[in-house]
Amino acid sequence: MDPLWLESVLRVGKKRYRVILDGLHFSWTHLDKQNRDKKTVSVPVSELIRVEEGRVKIQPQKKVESSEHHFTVFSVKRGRCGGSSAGLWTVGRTQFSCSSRDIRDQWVTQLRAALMEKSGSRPQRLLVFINPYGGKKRGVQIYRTLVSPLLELAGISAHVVVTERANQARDHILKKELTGFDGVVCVGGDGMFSELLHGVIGRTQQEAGLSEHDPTVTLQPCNLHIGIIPAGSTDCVCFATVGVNDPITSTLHIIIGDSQPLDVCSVHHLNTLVRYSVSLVGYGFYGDVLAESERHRWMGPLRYDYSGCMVYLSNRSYSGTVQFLPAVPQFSSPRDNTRCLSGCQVCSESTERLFTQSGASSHTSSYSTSQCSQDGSQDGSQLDADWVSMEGRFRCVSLTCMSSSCPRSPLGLSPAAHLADGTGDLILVRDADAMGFLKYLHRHTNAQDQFDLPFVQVHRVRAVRFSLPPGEEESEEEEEEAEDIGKGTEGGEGRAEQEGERPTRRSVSQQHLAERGEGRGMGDYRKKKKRDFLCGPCCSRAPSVSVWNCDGEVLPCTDILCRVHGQLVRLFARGIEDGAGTRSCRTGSRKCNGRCVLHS
Ligand SMILES: Nc1ncnc2c1ncn2[C@@H]1O[C@H](COP(=O)(O)OP(=O)(O)OP(=O)(O)O)[C@@H](O)[C@H]1O
Repeated sequence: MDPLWLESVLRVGKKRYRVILDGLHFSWTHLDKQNRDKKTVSVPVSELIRVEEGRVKIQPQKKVESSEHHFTVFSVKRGRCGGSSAGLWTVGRTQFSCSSRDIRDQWVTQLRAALMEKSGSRPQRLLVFINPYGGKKRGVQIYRTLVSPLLELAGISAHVVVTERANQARDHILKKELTGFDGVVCVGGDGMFSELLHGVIGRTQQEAGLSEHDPTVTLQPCNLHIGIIPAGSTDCVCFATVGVNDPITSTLHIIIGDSQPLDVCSVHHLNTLVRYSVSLVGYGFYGDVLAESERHRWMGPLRYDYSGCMVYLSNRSYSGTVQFLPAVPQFSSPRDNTRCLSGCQVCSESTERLFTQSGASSHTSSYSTSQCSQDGSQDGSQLDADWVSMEGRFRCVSLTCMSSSCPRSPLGLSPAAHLADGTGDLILVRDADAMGFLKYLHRHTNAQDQFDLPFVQVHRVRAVRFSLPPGEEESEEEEEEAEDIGKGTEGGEGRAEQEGERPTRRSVSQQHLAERGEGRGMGDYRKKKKRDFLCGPCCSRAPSVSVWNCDGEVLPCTDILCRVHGQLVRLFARGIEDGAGTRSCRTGSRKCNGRCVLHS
């Protein structure tokens, strides 16, 4: 028999339960007067949080009522599948009453032993960065009232840094001692997550002696996990990896040490790393909306709707050449109607493939001809894979490494994209009439297939290059204007940081490059820096060049090379659970897979 096996009849309140601990689950089944089984509650051992002697309460304050016959179990409790709380996790607290102290002690010892077995995969010490200005400026309050008490309950210690400037979290991770930390956590939005992402990847490559700028290098996967406590105005990465934006749910994923690998796209310009992205690298519509929204920050979150309308009305399309390296079609396709859910088979099968050969060499051959091998591994030294080239006018060119689902678009930009299969989905929306493009945009908000339109193409890819057509350059007038702006901007930016003001997304991106001493490509950016993207629907002279939106940052260059790095980082998450959305889940349902805590 399993050494952790234990079975007794105990009481919860006045009712009798058959309580069983086996190697994998702790469950209790209500017994009726004839000892027949009624309702069962089953908690995976991996989702137990704490076991205490006596009757314990933690809310509103911790209160322990010592009793020789009682013990209290804290565990993850899921919201009902299909209900309004689907996908949300809370802390379940159950007080068991035993017939003797011996039995109580036996239960406490066995449950704690079961918890100890899981402790190796759980964090003990975390480094937490709180952006006090993110979203509704409630980061500090969210941490103090919702996150910290749960970490304390789980016995996790945290070193907390409330940031005083942009990029402080990134710099801290890049430069300070991190020994003893099992993970870094941000309390903020996608911008804060991006800081942690750049810090963790940069630090790992520094330690491995690899150059992040060289697009041919196979980057070292990062061991330090990243946790996201959503507290921003955009929390897309959290939503796409957890399924909900809820600080308690995210904290519980951290506590139980969930681990979700994530593909990351590196964006390069002239052999210089510009940024990393996990969700959207978008040119045309999405770039214009971001650039426009930056000019209207004073509107708050409303600026995105306003800018979206204005950019749509301006009816723009842009010329360019898109080249891409297709992924292996046998493994998956962006139109195979699958969803990347928790425990995704495509992603787990990719793990072996991605890392089989990548360890052998940290360099690929020339990226101009080859990047990744055709079998999907990340080492591309064996084969000159073929780039596919497409030219024309595009409403938008988007590359996403995940579905990029969010509350407004529950299935996301590319519903069948995977979090960790080493590929991205390239979506090309050709020039279409205004009604057609509106139909495309609207389909993101419902279950209709946005790719089933004649002017839309989607490709599963490993790398993408974009270049402007020859001669498609900005006018001298714009360049002169840009140089003035370039001079003025640098001073302005410095001031914003010194005074602790919140810099715009653009300034953070420019600073990121500048701090790395990468002058190349900056000219481009300055040219575009303050161009008015929109002067109204009746605009007489539309710009011929758009900008790239990279996870909410305007990029400082137009010609770029993007490479997808499979499973480069790990998050404290597990992907979206099946049934967490709209589907209802009943006892014994195969969809449920025994993961629901409350079987009815
Ligand atoms: N103390 C600080 N002062 C100013 N800026 C900061 C500070 N801490 C972090 N930042 C920057 O603020 C930016 C936005 O932060 P975050 O993503 O947490 O909030 P958000 O509300 O989602 O952002 P946005 O309104 O831009 O969508 C980040 O890019 C980060 O670099």
